[in-house]
Amino acid sequence: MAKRSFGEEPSPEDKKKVNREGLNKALRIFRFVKPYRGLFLIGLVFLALSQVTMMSFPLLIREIVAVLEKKSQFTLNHVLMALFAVLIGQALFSFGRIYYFTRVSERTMADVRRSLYSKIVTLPIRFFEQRRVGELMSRMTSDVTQLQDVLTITLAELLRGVATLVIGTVVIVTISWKLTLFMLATFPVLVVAAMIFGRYIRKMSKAAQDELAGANIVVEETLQSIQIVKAFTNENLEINRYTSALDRVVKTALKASMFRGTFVSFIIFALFGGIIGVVWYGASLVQSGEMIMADLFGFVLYTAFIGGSVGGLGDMYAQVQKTVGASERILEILDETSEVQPGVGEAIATPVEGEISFRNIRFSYPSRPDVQVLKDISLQVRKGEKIALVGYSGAGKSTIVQLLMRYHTPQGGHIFVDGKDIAGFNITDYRKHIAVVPQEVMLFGGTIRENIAYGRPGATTAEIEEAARKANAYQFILSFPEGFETVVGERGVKLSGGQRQRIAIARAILKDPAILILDEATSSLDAESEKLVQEALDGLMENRTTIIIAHRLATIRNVDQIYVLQQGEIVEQGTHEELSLLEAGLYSGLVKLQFENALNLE
Ligand SMILES: Nc1ncnc2c1ncn2[C@@H]1O[C@H](COP(=O)(O)OP(=O)(O)OP(=O)(O)O)[C@@H](O)[C@H]1O
Repeated sequence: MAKRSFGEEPSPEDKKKVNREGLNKALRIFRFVKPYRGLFLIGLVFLALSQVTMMSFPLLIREIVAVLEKKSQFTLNHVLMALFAVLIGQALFSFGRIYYFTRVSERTMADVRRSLYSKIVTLPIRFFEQRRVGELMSRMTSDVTQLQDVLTITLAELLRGVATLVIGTVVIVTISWKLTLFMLATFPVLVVAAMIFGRYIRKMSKAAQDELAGANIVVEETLQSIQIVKAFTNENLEINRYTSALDRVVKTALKASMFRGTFVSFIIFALFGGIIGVVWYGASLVQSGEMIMADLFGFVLYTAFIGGSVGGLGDMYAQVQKTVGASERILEILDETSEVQPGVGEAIATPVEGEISFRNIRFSYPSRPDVQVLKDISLQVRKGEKIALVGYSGAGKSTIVQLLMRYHTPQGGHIFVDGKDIAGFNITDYRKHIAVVPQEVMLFGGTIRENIAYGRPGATTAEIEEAARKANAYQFILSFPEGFETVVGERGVKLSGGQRQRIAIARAILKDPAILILDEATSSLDAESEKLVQEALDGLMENRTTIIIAHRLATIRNVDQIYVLQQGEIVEQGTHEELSLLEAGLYSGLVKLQFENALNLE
C-alpha cells in the first residue's frame, strides 16, 4: 500500500556532488548517443552558428551607435542589413539546432528506454523482490526524461552559456580592460550570494517536492483501495487526509518562495547595481575621452549577456547533478545480469519426459535470509505422475514451485529434471517446457485470442480455438458478441474467476508442456463452473507430470502422491487413502477440518 507514486520520488542521490568518478560513470550513458553522432555533430554546428550570430548582435547595435556618433566606416543601412541577415541566420540556425538535437535525443531515449525495458524484463525474480514497481517506473519515466532534457536543452544551454562567457569576456576586454576589471570586481559578491542562497533554496524545493510526493501517495492509496474507502464510508476522512497533506505542501512551498524571492530581489539589486556602477565608470571614461559612446553601449550589452549566462550556469549545475544521479541509477539497472541470455546453459534434451526430483533442498528468500523456508526437502515425481503439495498457509508449497521454475536458486541441494540439474539448463529453453495455471489469473489488456495465444505466440487460429474448446472455454467465449476478439483486461470486459481460469488452462494447453503446475484457486467456484474447470484441468493434466498446490483437498483424491508440508518440511507423504489412515496425521486433520467447514457451509 505504501507505494510511492512515481515521478516525484525524492532521490537522495540527486544531492551528490558532481565528482569526476560520478561524471565519468554518467558519461557512459553517452554510448547511447554514439550511433547518432553524425546528427549530433550537425546539431553542434548549428549551435555554434546560432551562437556566433547571437553574439554578433550587440556588436551591430554598438555599430549603430557608432554610426550615430559618426565614428563608423559603415552607413546605417549597411548595419541594418547586417542586422537583418543576423536575424534570418539566427532563425535558421536555431531551427536546425532544435531539429537535430531533438532527432538525436528522441532516438537515443527510445534506445535507452528499450534497453532498460529489455533489461528489466529479463532480470531474475530476485531483483523484483528487492525493488518496488514504483521505483522501476520512476527509472523508466523520470530518470529517462531527465536525460532527455539534458540532451535536448541543458547541453545546448551549457555550451551556449560557456561560449557566451568566453566570447563575451574576450570582446569586453578588447573594448576596455579597465571597465572589465571594474565589472569583474562586482562578481564575487554575486557568486558568494548565489552559493549560499542556492543551497537553501535547493533544500527547500526538495522539501516541497517530498511533501508533494507524500500528498500523491494519499491519492494513489485511496484510488487503489477505493472500494474499501467506500465500504467504510471514509470518503471524508480521506479528503481530510489529503487536505492536510496539501496544507503541508503549501506551507513548505511558501517557505521556499520566501527564500527564492529574497534571492531574486537581491540578485536583481546587485546585478543592476553593478550595471549602474559600470555605466557610471564607463560614462566617466567617455567624458575623459578614453572611450567612445558606442563602445560603452556595446560593453553594457555584452555584460548583460555574460550576466545572463553566468546566472544560468548555476541552474545548469543542478541539472547536471540530477542527470549524474539519473544516469547512475539507469546504468545500475543496465549493469545487472539478465537471467535470460541466449547461448548460456545447456539446451534441454527433447522430448522432455518431465521426471522431477528435489534432493535435499534448503532455501531462504534473499530478502529474509534468516528464515529458512524450506528445510531439506526431497521429493520425486515420475514421468506423467501427479503429485499434490498440501499444508497450512505459509508452509512452503509455493516456494517449492518457485524453485522448480528457477525464480530462485536454492542454497542447498539440487533439483533435477530428466536426471539433469536444472541449474545447468538455458533458462528460456527450460521454462518452455513448464506451464503454470496460477491461483489468480492475470489477463493482459487485449483480445481473448491474444490472451490465449500468450501460451504460444504464433499459434494459428485453429490451434487457439482447439485449445479453447479443450479448456471448456469455447462456449462462453462465443457467447460474447465479439467472440475471440472480445477485449479483456483492465479496459475490457471483466471475466469471472472461472472464466479467467479456463483462459489460463487454454494458454497452458497451447503451450503443451511436459510439466504442469497448478496453483489451485483458494476461492471456490459455483458447482457448474467448478465442474467445467475441473474437466478442463483433467484433460490438461493427462500425460503430463503435474504438481498441484492444493487448497481444496477434495480435488486431489486421485493424485499419485500427496506431500504434506509443515514449516518447510515434508511431514507426511503417501496417497489419499494411506494418509487418511494416519489417525493423528496432519493430512487427516486437514481433511476433517475441511469436511466440517463444508458441512457448516451447507
Ligand atoms: N518473496 C518472498 N520473500 C520473503 N519471504 C517469502 C516470500 N514468499 C514467501 N515467503 C515466506 O516463505 C514462507 C513460505 O511461503 P509460501 O508462499 O511458499 O507458502 P505456501 O505454503 O505456498 O502458502 P499459501 O498456501 O498461503 O500460498 C512464508 O513464511 C512466507 O512468508
